[in-house]
Order: sequence, then C-alpha cells, then structure tokens
Amino acid sequence: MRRGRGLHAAGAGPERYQGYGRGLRGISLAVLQALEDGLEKADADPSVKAVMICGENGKFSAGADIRGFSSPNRQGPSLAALVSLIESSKKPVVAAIEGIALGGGLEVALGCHYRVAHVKARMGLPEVTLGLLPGAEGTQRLPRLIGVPAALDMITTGKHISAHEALKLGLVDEVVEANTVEAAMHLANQVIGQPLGPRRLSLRPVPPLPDTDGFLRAARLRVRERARGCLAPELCVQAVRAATELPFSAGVRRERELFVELLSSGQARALQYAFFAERAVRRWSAPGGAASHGAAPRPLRSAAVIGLGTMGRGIVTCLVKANIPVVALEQNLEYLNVGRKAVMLLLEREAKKMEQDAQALDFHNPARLQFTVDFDLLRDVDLVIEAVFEDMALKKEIFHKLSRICKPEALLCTNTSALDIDEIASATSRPEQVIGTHFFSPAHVMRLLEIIYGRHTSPTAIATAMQLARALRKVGVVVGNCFGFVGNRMMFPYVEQAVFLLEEGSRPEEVDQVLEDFGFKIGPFRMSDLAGLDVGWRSRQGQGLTGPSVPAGTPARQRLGRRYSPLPDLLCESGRFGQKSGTGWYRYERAGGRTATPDPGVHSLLAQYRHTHGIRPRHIDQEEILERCLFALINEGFAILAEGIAAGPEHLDVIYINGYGWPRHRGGPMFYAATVGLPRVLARLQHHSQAHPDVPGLRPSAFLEKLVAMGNPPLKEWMSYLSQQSPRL
Ligand SMILES: CCCCCCC[C@H](O)CC(=O)SCCNC(=O)CCNC(=O)[C@H](O)C(C)(C)COP(=O)([O-])OP(=O)([O-])OC[C@H]1O[C@@H](n2cnc3c(N)ncnc32)[C@H](O)[C@@H]1OP(=O)([O-])[O-]
Repeated sequence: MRRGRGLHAAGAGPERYQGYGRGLRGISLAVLQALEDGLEKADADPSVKAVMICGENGKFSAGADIRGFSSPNRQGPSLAALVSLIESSKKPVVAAIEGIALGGGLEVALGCHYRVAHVKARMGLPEVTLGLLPGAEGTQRLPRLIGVPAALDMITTGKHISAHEALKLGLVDEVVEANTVEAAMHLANQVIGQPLGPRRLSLRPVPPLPDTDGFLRAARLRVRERARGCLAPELCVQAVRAATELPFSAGVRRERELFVELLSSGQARALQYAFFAERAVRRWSAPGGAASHGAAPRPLRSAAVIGLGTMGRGIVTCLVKANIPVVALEQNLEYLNVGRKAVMLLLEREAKKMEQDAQALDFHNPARLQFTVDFDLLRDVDLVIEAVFEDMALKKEIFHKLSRICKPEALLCTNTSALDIDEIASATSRPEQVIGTHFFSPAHVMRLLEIIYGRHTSPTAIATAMQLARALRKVGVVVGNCFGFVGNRMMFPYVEQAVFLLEEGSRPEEVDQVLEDFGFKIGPFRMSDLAGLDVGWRSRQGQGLTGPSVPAGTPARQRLGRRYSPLPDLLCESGRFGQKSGTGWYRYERAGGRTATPDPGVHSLLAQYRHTHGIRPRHIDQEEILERCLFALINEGFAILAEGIAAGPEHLDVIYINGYGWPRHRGGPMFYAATVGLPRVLARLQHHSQAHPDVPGLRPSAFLEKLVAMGNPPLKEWMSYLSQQSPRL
C-alpha cells in the first residue's frame, strides 16, 4: 500500500486511493476533496471490494482545521457530507486509527462501517474545548453507537480516551498491538459481502435509558454548573438531546443550528484564540536575540527541591509524577519529617487518581525520592528548585551555597513569586544558570509555570526551563524580570481595587460574586483567604508599607504619595490569616476549613473603619466593580508589554488562563480588552482615574493610549506599534 500525507482511502482490491493534507494540522479541503474522489472511484470500480481509511505518519486525524473556522470564504466539500458519503458507500469502509482520531477525525471514523485502533491510539471529540460541538454529525452518531451517558461524557468534556476504553465502550471493533493498517485491511477483506445496513450508525436507534429526559435534564444542570458561563457544554447537551428525540436527519439539522450558534457566539473565537496562544508561547525570545529556535535544552535526569512548605511539596509531587528522580531538602529534621509526611500523602492521593500507573510512580524507592538535610546530596543533580520563604537574604544564602556545591552545568531555579532574579543570581558564581520558575499553588495541579530570565540567564537555561515545563505537563511562559513578574504584577492593581471598593462601600462577598459571575473560579477575597493573608502582609512589611518601619506621622491611607488601604494589615493584626486560621475576609468552619461564609465580624470591622476614616459608604454597582478590577489589571498588562517584560499579549493571556483562573471562554485579559474595544477601556480608565487621582493603577498606560490613537488595531498587531522594541526582547 502506498502511504502519502493525510487521510488515505485505499482500496482492498487492486486500486488504491489516497488524499493529501497534514493529519495533525486538521483536515484540509484538499483532503476532503481527495477522500470524496477516492470513495466515488472505489464505489464505481467493480474490482474494488472494500475501502480502508488511514492517516499519515501514524496519526489518523486531529479533526477539522481550526483556523478554517474563521475564514469566511471557505468553499468545497463539507466534512459532514463526506461522513455521510462514507457511510452510504456500497462497499465496506474500515477506519485504521493510529495515533489520534479527534473531532472531525473521529467523526470520519464514525462514518466508517468498522473501526480498528492501535493500542496506543487516543480518541475524543474536543470541539467543546474550542467553544464548538462535533458538527459533522458526531453528536447524532456517537450516542447511537455507545449510548447517551458515555457519548454525553465524551462530547461535553472533550476528554481523550484510550483504545482500550474505546473498545470497552464499543467505539472501536478491534484493538491491535502491531500494524493497524494491515489489521484494518484484513478486517476489510473478511467483511466483504456482509450486509452494511446494521453498520450504518444513522440507521440505528439511540439505545433507550429508563428515564432519558430526566438524565438529560440532570446532565444539563451539571454542565451548566461546571461551565460557569461557557455556552458550548450546554449546547452539546442540547445536540445529544436532539439525537434522542428526533429522527437522524432532523437531529443533524438541529446539530447544525447549534453549531452555527456557537460559531457566532464570540466564545468560540476566544477559546480558539486560547488554543493557538498556548502553542504560540512555546516560541520564546530573550535579550540579545536569543530565541527558542536557536537554543537546545540540557537533559533533565534528576532534580532537587529545597524547602518542603506548601509549594515545595507540590513541586516534589509533580517531579515524581514526571518520573524525574528527586532529592527533597529541608533545613532540619523536624521540618523534614513534617514535609516528608505531607509529600507522601500527596503522592498516595495522586497514585490513587492515576490507578493503573501507580506502580510507575515508585515513590517509596529512595533512588526516585530521597529526603535529606544534607546539601552535599545536591552535588550531581541536573536541576535545583529553591522553594523557601520569600526572604531575599535567605534565598541569597542558599544560592551562594548551591553555586559552591552543584555541578557547573546544573540549572539553579528559584520559585520566588516576586523577588529580583538578578539579585538572587548575584549570590552565585554562575548567574547564567539562574532562572525563576514560578509555580502556582497547588503546584501539582496548576498548569502554569512562569519562567523568568534575569540579565545574565543563558538561552540554554531558558530552553531547559521550558523543557522542564513540558516534562511536568505544564504551560511554560517565558517573561522578563520585574517585581511580581507578569502574573502577580497584574494581580496587584486588581486586588488593590477590590480592597478600595470595600473601603468605599462594598462587601467582600459582593465583589467576589461579581467576578465569579464574570467567570473567575474564585473572586479576589476568597483567593486571598486561600493563599493566606499573612503572605502579602509579610511582603508589605518587607517593602516598608506597614509595621514598625513606617515613619511616625504617615497618613493611615497613604504611602509614597498614593492611596493605600491598611485594611488587609488590620485583618492580619487581629489574627485573620484566611482559611488557615479559620477567619479572613470570610469565616470558615474551622482553621483549615474551606467553606467561606460572609462574616458579620468583617462587616462591622468595615463599618468601624469607614467611620474612623470619615468615609461615607455608597452603593457600588456591578459594572463599576468589574471595570475597576479588570481594567486596572489590563492597564498593568499594557505597561508590561510596553516595557518588553512579555513578548506579546498572548503571553499575558496564557498566564491568566492557566495560573489565575481567568475564564478561558473570555480568552484572557488582553483578548477581553480587545473584545470590549480599546477606546472603551481607555475611556473608562480615564473616568475612574479622574475620580481617584491618587491611584496610579487607574492612570491609563501610554501604550494603551497610543493603540487607541492608532485606531484600535487588532491584538496581533499591537506589538508592532511599540516605537522601540525593548532591549529585553
Ligand atoms: C456546519 C458546520 C460543519 C462543521 C464541521 C465541524 C467538524 C468538527 O466537528 C470540528 C472539529 O474537528 S474542531 C477540531 C477538533 N480537534 C481538536 O480540537 C484537536 C486540536 N489539537 C490538539 O489537541 C493537539 O494539537 C494534538 C493532540 C492533535 C497534538 O498535540 P501535540 O503533539 O502536542 O502538538 P501541538 O503542538 O498541539 O500541535 C502541532 C501543530 O498543529 C496545529 N494543530 C493541531 N490541531 C490542529 C487543528 N485541528 N487545526 C489546525 N491546527 C492544528 C497546532 O496549532 C500546532 O501548530 P504550530 O504552528 O506548530 O504551533
């Protein structure tokens, strides 16, 4: 059999038919056309007895070309028509599924009469993650094949399933360990002459459930709850409902209507933007022209983690999960034992979640995970991640030690969330090997890894840190060095506005509710309680903003000539540290509890505070809460772009989606700003800035002003309007 590129239609008789295209990049019009031509020829050719469809380079198909959805003049055969054509073929058609069959690719396989999968193949309908639904009749065929509950699960979550799961569900007919194409050809030859009617899914009824309507109603509520304002999962349920209530052809029409509704919703555009942005940030650039294409990573065969607090424990866990042997170090035996117990508990839980792979974790083996107080054991590791308190002196002491002990090529990473990478690197004799790897709590769950290069960090070090992100299955985003880097720097003005709103009349639960309704997983006050209010308090003490170092006579609500709110400090002074102490901006059932209840104690503290400072509380509406919090954050984003701290708005958006719970269906803060329109963002910032002239965070960034003056160009052109690219890029 000849193998070319793209999906192939090959005759089991003497003729072979093949299409062209790039399997992974999505099904192109050329592939569709070639498949249609091939099938028509196969049907017309009496010497062809059966047809086999396979992909190129060991991959069946990644589905429709996502970029094609935004091209308005798309012409040519449609994927749905092709799937129908396959199904109606008079000769048996067998899909040979290797690698992946996703989205439209799986829908093509559903049109085939038989499906053979390689044991390592993965299948799924991920359209929902792109704000769509399987629009090539997948929502109508899959429930007919595997039943409503399993089909609904795949369609509303977009999850990929293994070949074995697919076999169990009845999605494929056979799983093979060796040559899938050969096996599919073999099956094709075996079924020649057998009736095709029962194999045509469009002719089958949907297997009934005892209470299909009740099941679908419950499913709708469940996905609505989970989706937080994202439309696609709910419309997926509606499409599956159509399969249960309507004949096939009417169900297909309903599927098409729902698909078109989603396509024009704006959310699909945001989610597809997020898909490409996550891939775009893999290409990084750094000072002196260094870039991803010219830098090779060093191997990562072993690692060490210093500090077994909350972050360190999570980092050890994700290294073990990535199969990288780890040395975990603490400063004394007491802390080491506490840390060891916590890490083991986390790993046990992870192993349970991973079930069949638990053996592979092998974390009881000292060759894979070792606990120590002895720095000497760090001598040979490829990578060290320091995760101690945010204390510059302590970090410098550790890095000084590391530069004496570790092998010269070892990568020295700091998990600081805000501190100066260059100052930390200055404590070593090899600043080119020092880099920031900012994990997000819980580190074994959150997908983001902010990678911060310093003035001397080498391209190899950046490439190795990006490789680390990939090994840990995280999204690595390379950014420059400044206080708070990208994520936290944008977060400061957002949280600051949230606190100012409390001073002026809001309650914590009101502000949180508005931002959670917008789509954030948790609002700023719930988030602060979760992270621990003492963390920020310690940082503000370090910066001289609160505590004994504040000069006598400093106005309570002013620092360095700008507005300051001592409210968070007051909470900490009264022992309210958030969830860990059982009280913070909310009340919890106990210290360490997780259920936040509005706290009358906080309400009276706020009333007292306003009285003390002569503030007349006012009603603040949702729009003002949203604008002040979000536009302040976005404004800082423009300043970051102008300073060259990040290479583009996609970087900021990927950071916010993966590290800060920004709703993915809104595409990230900078994408959101583009959606709202930069002139409006600017006008509202100007308005709020006039009302609060002592808040620099509301003063519009010069870059935002410039973009508006240039006519509000599309997001992908923003960076070309920076008069001079920063030397950091
Ligand atoms: C009336 C209505 C009719 C409509 C019919 C609707 C039909 C259908 O239901 C809709 C769909 O199929 S929706 C589609 C449903 N399918 C999906 O949602 C699958 C989306 N794709 C994936 O999940 C992952 O890419 C894979 C798991 C395939 C590979 O992961 P990996 O090995 O880590 O590789 P990687 O780095 O991720 O990708 C490599 C390069 O390929 C690129 N590219 C990939 N897929 C693309 C596509 N479909 N398209 C375009 N490009 C695609 C990707 O951007 C990247 O480009 P770069 O320039 O190098 O940056």
